[in-house]
Amino acid sequence: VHITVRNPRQIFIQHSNPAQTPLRISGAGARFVKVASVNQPADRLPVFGYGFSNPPPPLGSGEDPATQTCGLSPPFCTKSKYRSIDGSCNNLLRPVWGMPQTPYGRLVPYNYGDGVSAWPISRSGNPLPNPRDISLRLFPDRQLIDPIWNLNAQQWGQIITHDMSLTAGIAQSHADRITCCDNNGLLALDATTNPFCAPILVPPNDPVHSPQGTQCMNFVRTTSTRDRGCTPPNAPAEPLTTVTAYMDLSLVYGSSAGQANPIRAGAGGRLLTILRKGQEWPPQDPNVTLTCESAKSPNEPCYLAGDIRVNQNPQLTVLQIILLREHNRIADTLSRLNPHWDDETLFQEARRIHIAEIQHINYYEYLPIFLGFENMVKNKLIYPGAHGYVNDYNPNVDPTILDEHATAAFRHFHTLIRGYLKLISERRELVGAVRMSDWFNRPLLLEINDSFNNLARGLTVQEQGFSDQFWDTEITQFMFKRNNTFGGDLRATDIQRGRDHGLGTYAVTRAACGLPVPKSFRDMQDFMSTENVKILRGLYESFEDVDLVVGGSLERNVPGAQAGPTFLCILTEQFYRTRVGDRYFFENGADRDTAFTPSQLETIRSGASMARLLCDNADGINLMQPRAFQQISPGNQVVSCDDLPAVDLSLWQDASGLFK
Ligand code: HEM
Ligand SMILES: [Ca+2]
Repeated sequence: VHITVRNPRQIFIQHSNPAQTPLRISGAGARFVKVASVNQPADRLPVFGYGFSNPPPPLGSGEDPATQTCGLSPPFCTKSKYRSIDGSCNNLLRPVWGMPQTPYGRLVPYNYGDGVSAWPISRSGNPLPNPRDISLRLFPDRQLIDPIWNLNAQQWGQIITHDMSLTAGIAQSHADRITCCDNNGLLALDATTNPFCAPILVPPNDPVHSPQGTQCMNFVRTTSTRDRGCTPPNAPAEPLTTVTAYMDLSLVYGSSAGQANPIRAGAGGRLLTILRKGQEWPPQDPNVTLTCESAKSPNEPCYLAGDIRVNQNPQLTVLQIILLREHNRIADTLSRLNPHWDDETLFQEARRIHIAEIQHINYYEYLPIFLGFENMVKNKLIYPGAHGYVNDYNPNVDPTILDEHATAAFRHFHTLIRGYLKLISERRELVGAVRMSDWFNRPLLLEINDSFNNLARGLTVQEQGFSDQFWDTEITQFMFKRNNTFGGDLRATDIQRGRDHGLGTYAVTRAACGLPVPKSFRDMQDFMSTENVKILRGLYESFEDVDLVVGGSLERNVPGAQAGPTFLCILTEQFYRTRVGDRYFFENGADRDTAFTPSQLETIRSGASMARLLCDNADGINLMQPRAFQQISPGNQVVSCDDLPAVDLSLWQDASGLFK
């Protein structure tokens, strides 16, 4: 089949057998065409009846969409043992796959109100319900806690997220059209002209929701291919992600040379650190006014790392520092084993081992908690008990982060957040607690007394929130509040962001997942509680208008997993692609030049763990429970760190001259 695109728009083509019927796409808009098919690949068995394959466009000349991306020139690839910093050339045939500054992937077509960039509207043409209103009614605060998993499980999820995607936001100065609040949460002048900033009236005597009687919401719109000037007038604006899609610790190393170079020490393969009170901390961010609250007192620490979100909340920063120190720990060990290696070799070898450890922890320790062990095995996301390589790399699988994943499904786990963070001593006693909203973008906390170690232990002792519709007010009333009484609402932001990205509705996305599609509000009771359906009915004009972000988060959890069927479908699909679409995935041994040796792979499998990571990189932690995403319990007691398995780095000693 040869399709010539004359009027470039996003075209979705479903065809029965992509393997036998090659598609050729050319013409002016070819590079904006994505090809989607809902075929079930032969080697993946559906669990919930879904399974997507996006057969990539054919490779070819300059018109080949796979080698082009809006505003970026296609890189020239040389085969390397090491990943590039920006993810380019991971896929040698489609070198831009997974790179920063490229559009998110999609499972379903854009759902913009005007077809190209405006926020969606209801089927009858009215504005959709106000996101803040939806948040207040459907996602209130009930402190229900998880009986098994600890806050570290929640917090590690944010680390994984920051490795995978980052929505580019338009500078505040360009966002006036959609800014409706001043810094005190009061309605600003332009609010009346913008239906999306409509105030929400809450009972005047309801001090929690609003002391002023009204609430409004600031919202910064996402940057898209349109803002870059490369989307034709009648093609949908594609939101951009700005970090590498691959699970490659871009949050530690950066997603571009410009980010990576300033954080390298330039010797010993190390990343830059600053020594204070005998401990290593990240370097200071020269742009402190942009990234930290400490802008007002510039002498406070404000860290620079591979990801600009590093300072966002204390526990995120704790884990970023753990990861920074782990890199240097590996580099130091390698340098002792191989004194003849130069800075670059030490850096790249340490980075490669570090990424492998984290991929192992993510897939074998973290993801089964949320995606379900059985689900992951059946869908070939993990191979428990495997010895030797798992050669499942597939160059036709696109690792690009799906918008449905980043803007809806994975954000569901904001529900796990706890507003007060416990400080825990080495004897596992409570020695204090901090309120999250006092410490957004203010990493100073970590360097006060023994807070770093106390917070790190707190992660492993405190329970995470239950995966449900209840959200902590620290993030729905007080997010980034600075010196103000009230702050932002993360749930309302998630909902508004879904519309900003033109996500397909809840019902349409269910259909794409091959799940039963509701034909009425009443039908939705099959997947969520009657009370929730009743509230949805009061908010939305039609069941067909319900946002994916909202409907997905209200579904009952699939047994063994911590999300409902729609989000589980999206998460499973994403993490399948993230694994199978990564030529450097740590278990892949198909290519001798990039593979670990069999014994190196075995030591990563047996030695890399969340517990070990904390033990090795927090100097105050000498005791840890073996399963560090799980609360301490009779079957998971703290033990001496020395008794926990470790990665044997001596297997990287260069006795054979293999390493150059
Ligand atoms: C500890 C607290 C956390 C805070 C304060 C927080 C806050 C935020 C904020 C402010 C955004 C950007 C919202 C926007 O403007 O669109 C965001 C995005 C996001 N968050 Fe969180 N978050 C936290 C934890 C988590 C966790 C635990 C997960 C998942 C396990 C998660 C997943 C995501 C995802 C997927 C995005 C979108 C990333 C992208 O831009 O592509 N977050 N979060
Ligand atoms: Ca990445």
